[in-house]
Amino acid sequence: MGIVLGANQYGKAETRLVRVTRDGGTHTLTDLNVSVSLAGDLVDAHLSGDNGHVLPTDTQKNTVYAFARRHGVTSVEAFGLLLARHFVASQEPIHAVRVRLESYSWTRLGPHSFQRDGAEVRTATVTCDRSGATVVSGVTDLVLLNSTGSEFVGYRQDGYTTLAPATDRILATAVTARWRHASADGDWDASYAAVRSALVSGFVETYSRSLQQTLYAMGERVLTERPDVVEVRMSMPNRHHFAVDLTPFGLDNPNEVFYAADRPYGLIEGTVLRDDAPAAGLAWW
Ligand SMILES: O=c1[nH]c(=O)c2[nH]c(=O)[nH]c2[nH]1
Repeated sequence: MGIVLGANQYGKAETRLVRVTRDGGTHTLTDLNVSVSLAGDLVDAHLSGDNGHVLPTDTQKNTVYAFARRHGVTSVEAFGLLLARHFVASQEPIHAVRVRLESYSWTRLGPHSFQRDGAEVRTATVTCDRSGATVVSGVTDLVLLNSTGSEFVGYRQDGYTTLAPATDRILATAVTARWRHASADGDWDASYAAVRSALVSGFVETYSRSLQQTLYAMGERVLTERPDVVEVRMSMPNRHHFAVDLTPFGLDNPNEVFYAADRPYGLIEGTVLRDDAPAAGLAWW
């Protein structure tokens, strides 16, 4: 009985690319997940460990970012063709390439503010005992992004700090917010729409020195605009977007090509409430 190598391919999966195109003050956003697979003369790699025909998956990832800068991203189809043809044309041992692309769509909220489509969920928790009922409304996975208007500088440093100050960064988060109503009577749909809109405009309209400051501004805006709400609790992951260093490929990167990291992430949580808010009772149970 002989043993042979069957079909195989390899590549870098799920390269998370965010491309910001700056047309004056108005930005456009492309948000992609790109997976490259190469197949070809790779028997030696598997049987003897000879990597002579193996273009590193790390290189494939770099190519995705460099091509985004060099050629831009018009459509997933065009960008996929560009990449696939490049690997076939430039890598003699590679005979076939598959590029899978996912594009996440965002709705424009302003010149440089966006909301990710399709993720958000409206929530409610109602409690009741013999003394009455409480209502907490909420939203989860309200994904928001500002492509400028955010910095993070002046932070405390110790011997383990390597973070470089950022004077112009992407600020992105998936908002989970819950807000406690003053009473169990209300026009719930109108209230939800107004609170959601206050959270969004708080995010969009705040020049951000930190996500903490933005969180407070969002909660403050809800309480300023909605007398029916007495307390807002928020949990906001800092969805880090790192500008990719393209200098090894002879390219600059004026804050246009970003690696969208999924973990770890900063998690910023806080409560904003009226100083005369009535006791919460069972509300947060
Ligand atoms: O808005 C931020 N708040 C932080 O506390 C923090 N920490 C960090 O590394 N980046 C950021 N950004």
